[in-house]
Amino acid sequence: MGSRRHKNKQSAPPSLDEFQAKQERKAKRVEERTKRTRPEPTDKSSSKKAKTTDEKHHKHKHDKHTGEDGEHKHGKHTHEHSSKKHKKHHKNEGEEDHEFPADLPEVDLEELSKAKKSLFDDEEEADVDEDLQDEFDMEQEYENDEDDDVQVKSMFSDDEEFGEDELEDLNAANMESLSKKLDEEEAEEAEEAEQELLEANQIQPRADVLPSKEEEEMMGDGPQDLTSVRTRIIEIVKVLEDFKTLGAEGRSRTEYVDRLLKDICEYFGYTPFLAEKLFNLFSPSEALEFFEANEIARPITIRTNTLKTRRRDLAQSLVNRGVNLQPIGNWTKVGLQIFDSQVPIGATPEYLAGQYILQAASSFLPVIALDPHENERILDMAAAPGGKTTYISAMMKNTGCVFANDANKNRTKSLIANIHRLGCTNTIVCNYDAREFPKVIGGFDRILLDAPCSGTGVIGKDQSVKVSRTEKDFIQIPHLQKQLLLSAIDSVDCNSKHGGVIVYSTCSVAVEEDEAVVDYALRKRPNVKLVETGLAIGKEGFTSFRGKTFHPSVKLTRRYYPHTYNVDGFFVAKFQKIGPSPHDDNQASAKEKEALAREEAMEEGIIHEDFANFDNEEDEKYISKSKKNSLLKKGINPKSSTPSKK
Ligand SMILES: C[S@@+](CC[C@H](N)C(=O)[O-])C[C@H]1O[C@@H](n2cnc3c(N)ncnc32)[C@H](O)[C@@H]1O
Repeated sequence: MGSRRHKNKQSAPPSLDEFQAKQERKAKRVEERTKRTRPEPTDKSSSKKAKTTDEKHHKHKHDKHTGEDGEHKHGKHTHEHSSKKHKKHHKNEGEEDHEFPADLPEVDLEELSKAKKSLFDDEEEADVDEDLQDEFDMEQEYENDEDDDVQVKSMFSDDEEFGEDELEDLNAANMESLSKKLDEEEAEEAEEAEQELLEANQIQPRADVLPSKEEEEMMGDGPQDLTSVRTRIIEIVKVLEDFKTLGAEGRSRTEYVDRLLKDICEYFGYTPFLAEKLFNLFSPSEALEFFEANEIARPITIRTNTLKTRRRDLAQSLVNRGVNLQPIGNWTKVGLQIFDSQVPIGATPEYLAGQYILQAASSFLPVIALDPHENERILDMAAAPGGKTTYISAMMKNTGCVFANDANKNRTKSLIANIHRLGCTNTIVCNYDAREFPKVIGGFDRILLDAPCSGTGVIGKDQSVKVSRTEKDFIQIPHLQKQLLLSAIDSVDCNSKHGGVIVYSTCSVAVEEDEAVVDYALRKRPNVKLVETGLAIGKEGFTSFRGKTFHPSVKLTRRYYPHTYNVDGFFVAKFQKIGPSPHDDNQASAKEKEALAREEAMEEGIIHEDFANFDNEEDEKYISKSKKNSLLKKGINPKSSTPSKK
């Protein structure tokens, strides 16, 4: 999808640890720069001077952006353009630091993953887990001249119990070339930082970055020059970060925000609705980092299946096949990040033997929070295609029982396939609308609800989210999520010896699907409380958001963003059931629950009469297609309605 995925040799993306260390170093530099270069409130003469220097800077940027042939790249599809832009002006890492005024937010996430060549050709991709296959089209230039065996031994200790320092050492020892590369990058960065400081001392920000009325009118006529759009985005962000000092006289903050949102839509390809929704989650500069991070797929990661092998042994086998890898970070003992591979990662003998699963790093998090124990009875309410189910099963060492449920029968096929391949023998697959629980069965020790969601956390892997999500989705999806979460709570045994735990997760960053759902459950079920997730990484959940206040304990939930942890956007909440409730015996069916929830939501004004009304005409198309298919399957010719001859 998009030119980001074009094959393009680039250097290796950093691991989470390297990424975070780098982010910290940069944050420090920015802080120092801000201290040194914060401009005095602009008087007329200074703003004029600022304009002149900034124009110079613009020219510098312009020249770079136009590329060697000096041509602008015009066009409608912004994603493609942004990708082109990435390739053009990032010949080496950190180059963009010179591109923007020095005290701008540092948007350098592309240096993380860079554009990569597919590890899989199209056919091979078909074999990869259904919901993960998009992720694995990368290539990194990563040299390893060390002996493979030595390298793996140095990476993995016998018992895999890494201390923080040890892991750092191990990572450093991983590949000599990587550390050499990082040293070089660091030196380069230091040089850039110097350069930035020099520039920061020369370049004063320009206050009047908004287009005039005439310019606005002209802009409406056709596609814009994306280089200028990008420049303006950065300048507006800069103004918004220090509006008092940098806002032009007579211009309101709203005018800047409105223009910025339009530019974000133009440049990154979001609908205005979604751009605003996502923008509101962050400060302007962080929002820009988030949008930038969504232009890049996250690194390829795999999870060792400890039912079949140890991470060290798996790593050794893969290295022997020409795979460059290293541990993901010190928060997981089973994850490996793949930098480069001479073989398709989704079709190695180790893969086929079930020694690992291709799984996004963020997907490990809810299972770690769930903390399954041996011999427990656990329900994975929305399980397909089974990345988390199989992890739960492995953590339980194939003891106890995991109920892997999914409402979509078709998706249970990939769930079953993964369960078989990974050798999970303690698992039962079922196909219910999860709102049927606990009517189907209750009294679980732990429940994972990895809820269906809008996918705003995984835009890097599914760019269609940028344009497909509407306001209605952020009403309908939470409506279902709330019912599912109440069913999960009602299906857990509060007297479970070690458990009584419910973990709720989504791959969405929208507050409506995350904190608001959790807060709703806390209000409806006073017999649960939020507890620490036990996760080593993650940002606190919001306790208030745009006028809405949530229970203070909601800050125990954890948020993940692509720009902060280089993982998919994700949300994790962990509940402890502290007492029984009448709901535990809830024998209501999914339909009855839906009717009740609908009534309640209508009373509260959340939904209206037209909520989830189906378009009969459109439905008709699908119904008749499905009837035809069913007749064909039975050997009946749908046209003649008579059995066809075999
Ligand atoms: C985010 S995916 C789950 C991913 C899975 N946990 C994994 O790690 O591989 C959400 C799943 O919820 C399922 N789903 C949607 N509505 C459901 C419902 N009412 N009851 C149960 N499952 C549902 C979808 O079919 C989809 O497979």
